[in-house]
Amino acid sequence: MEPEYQMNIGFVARVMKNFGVRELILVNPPELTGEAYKFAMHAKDVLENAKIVTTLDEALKMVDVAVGTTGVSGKVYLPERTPISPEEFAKRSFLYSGKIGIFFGRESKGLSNDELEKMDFTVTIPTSEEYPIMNLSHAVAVVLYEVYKQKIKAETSTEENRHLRKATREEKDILVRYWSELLETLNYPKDPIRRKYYTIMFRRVIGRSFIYAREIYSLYGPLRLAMEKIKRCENDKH
Ligand SMILES: C[S@@+](CC[C@H](N)C(=O)[O-])C[C@H]1O[C@@H](n2cnc3c(N)ncnc32)[C@H](O)[C@@H]1O
Repeated sequence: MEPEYQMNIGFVARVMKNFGVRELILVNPPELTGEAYKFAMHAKDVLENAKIVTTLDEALKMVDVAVGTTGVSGKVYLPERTPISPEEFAKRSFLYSGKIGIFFGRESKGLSNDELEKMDFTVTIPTSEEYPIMNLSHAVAVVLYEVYKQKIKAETSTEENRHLRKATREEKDILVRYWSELLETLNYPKDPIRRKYYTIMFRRVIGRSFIYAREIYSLYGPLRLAMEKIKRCENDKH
């Protein structure tokens, strides 16, 4: 919102790209000069693609959820300045569908109470009481870092879930079938009724275990290989 310094605009673009965020909306900025591009470093594309609007209302229309940020959470009760932490916000951000716009204020006077009133809620980064107000681009970095951390967490947990998925009944049945085929190939035990009994026991053991899919797949291989080797030996004998 009405950024004043080219250096900060450049730094904001840079941290945005660092944390995988690319849509920058500048409300009534100064004309961008080479200095902003210089500080953006490898995030010049973020600046080139920035949408420029003249009023806060125009920017608000472009998002579904508007989050204000302020370093001044107010010593007296001001509803528009009652904040949540960036971490809390980052955790909640995954509950919303639609576009979330995080609004940062002017270097000189931040966002006014009237502007904060238009936001759905406000985020304040906990800082030292001695000097709570951060540099604009530093504040952007902290908020985006928190969102990025939650994003990684969400991605890793789905990745882990994929690997730690419990084996399905069908996957267990395949393992039992391989086991039974191996016993048949070995002709072990010789008595077919006992062979069947061995297979039932194997099914019970697998059924009782909370075996993961990746574990069951690692058991398929040796059983199949053993079966193939025995068959090959039998053929060589003949
Ligand atoms: C330099 S600050 C503005 C300072 C201004 N004097 C004021 O009173 O708000 C520029 C912007 O950085 C963000 N900011 C700075 N410190 C912050 C903090 N502790 N928590 C959240 N945002 C902060 C806000 O968006 C703020 O409008």
